[in-house]
Amino acid sequence: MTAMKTETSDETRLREDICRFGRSLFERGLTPGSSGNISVRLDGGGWLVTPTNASLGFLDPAKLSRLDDQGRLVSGDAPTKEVPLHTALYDTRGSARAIVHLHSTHSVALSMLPEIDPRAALPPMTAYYLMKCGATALVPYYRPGDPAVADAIKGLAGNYSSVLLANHGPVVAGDTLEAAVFATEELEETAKLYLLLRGMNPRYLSPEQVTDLVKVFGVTLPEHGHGHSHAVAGAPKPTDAEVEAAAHILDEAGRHHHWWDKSVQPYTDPIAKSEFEGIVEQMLIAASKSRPR
Ligand SMILES: O=C(CO)COP(=O)(O)O
Repeated sequence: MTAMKTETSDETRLREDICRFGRSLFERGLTPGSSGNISVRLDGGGWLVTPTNASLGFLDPAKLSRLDDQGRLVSGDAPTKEVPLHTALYDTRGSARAIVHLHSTHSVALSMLPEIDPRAALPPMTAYYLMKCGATALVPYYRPGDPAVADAIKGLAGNYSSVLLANHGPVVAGDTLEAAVFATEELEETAKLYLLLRGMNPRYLSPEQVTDLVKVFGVTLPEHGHGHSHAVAGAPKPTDAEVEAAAHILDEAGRHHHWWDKSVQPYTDPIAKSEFEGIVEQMLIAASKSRPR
């Protein structure tokens, strides 16, 4: 067997896996019509991705889009319009080998709720949610295929493998295609649980139970995930009023100097506000940490 042959059979298997998982997701109603897309990185460089306007239920292995390292189409049908979204997640999550994006109902519904914390879109409801997804970030709305979503993904600095696109759907990265699919399913089921229990004052996992899962299963949580915002050792957390006052200054200065373009949501938008304040909070914690004691 030559190395060349092994690569080819890997690619054949991955093509079949994409179609098999796609059909399974579609048949269970997890992404309707021609929504959703899947990509997998190839060991020999480049990646495979589902074509644009294709139903995940009826993919043809031979027609999947084969892209090179630079994202140029090498063979197959024209790729999904969400290539910039997938690229941004691969670029920021070095270990990611596969990405799944769906328009799954409960996750989409969750993304529109006003109380959602953009740095932990779901509370720690179940062990499997934590083990498969860690924490989920929410990014503001961008129209499908808008390359500007890449900046929002890059702003998460690779800290999240699962991300909700507001009014759109989940996008989840995994070390394997199977891992990315399973995590996306776990996210969808947890969003469903959240909606079922909304307003019922359910008991979530306690910080001790979360810590236990982190220890036993090696779950990685971003600094702010699930009440772990105190994880910045030795630095007092600024108050909400301090964060808001500082955020106002930065927002005004940024707009005055045109640091961000006009399409950036105003600071007062609920999602953008929380995201913006998260950054400002980090700045204040960093400033406080560097103060001589
Ligand atoms: O899910 C989708 C857009 O977000 C589907 O787009 P594509 O048909 O281009 O893959």
